[in-house]
Amino acid sequence: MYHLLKGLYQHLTRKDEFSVLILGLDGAGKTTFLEKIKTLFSDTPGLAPDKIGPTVGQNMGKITLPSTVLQFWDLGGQTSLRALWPRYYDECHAVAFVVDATDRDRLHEAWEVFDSVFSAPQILGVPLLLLANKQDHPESVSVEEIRESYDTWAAQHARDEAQREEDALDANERTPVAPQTGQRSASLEVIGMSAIEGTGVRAAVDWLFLRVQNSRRRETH
Ligand SMILES: Nc1nc2c(ncn2[C@@H]2O[C@H](COP(=O)(O)OP(=O)(O)OP(=O)(O)O)[C@@H](O)[C@H]2O)c(=O)[nH]1
Ligand SMILES: [Mg+2]
Repeated sequence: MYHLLKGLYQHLTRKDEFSVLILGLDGAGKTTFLEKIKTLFSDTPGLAPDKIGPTVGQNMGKITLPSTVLQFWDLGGQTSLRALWPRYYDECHAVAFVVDATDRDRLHEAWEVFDSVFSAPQILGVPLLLLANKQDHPESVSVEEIRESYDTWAAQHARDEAQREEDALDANERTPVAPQTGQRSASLEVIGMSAIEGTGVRAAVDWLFLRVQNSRRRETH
């Protein structure tokens, strides 16, 4: 009887666990975001922004929400460390991609890296959230401008890809190209955030929480 009740209790109180990857260029604010999540959603406050240095490797943070545990993986964004990201793709249920909205000069680099995540086969069907960070800064680009910048980049990228395909194919063998980037970018969610001040952080976690529940990868649990 005890085992039966214990089993029933465990079943009723069971929490699904989901992994969320936090990606983005170095200096985008990924670790600051993770530490703010810890402060807002757990009993142990995260590190203060002035105690955070560049990430060489990974940071992890776990938060408990109704019937769900979200496990966040914050990976180093420096060029040499990005090659490690795909090792995490198979296990993740959602991706939060952080962009430094104050750094206009690096937006194209951010889109190139974002696109490489976007088009990884393991990420297909995984909820992807774009976070326009550092909105507290007077120089920051607005959410609308970030979206526009990405859409412009993605459209150009799709045209370049189509042109490359056309150049490579013999005229008789041409098939229409359907660039994945363009298709997915139409439904891309962008949230403005200040990881330092905390604005937008709850909205980001709420979005991820809702989306992982419906994620295709849920079935693999
Ligand atoms: N103004 C402002 N600065 C921020 C914000 N978030 C992060 N920063 C600053 O941006 C710098 C980089 O932040 P990190 O969180 O270390 O960036 P990261 O993406 O983890 O960088 P890597 O670990 O190198 O990949 C730090 O000086 C932060 O204080 C924000 O919301 N607003
Ligand atoms: Mg970091």
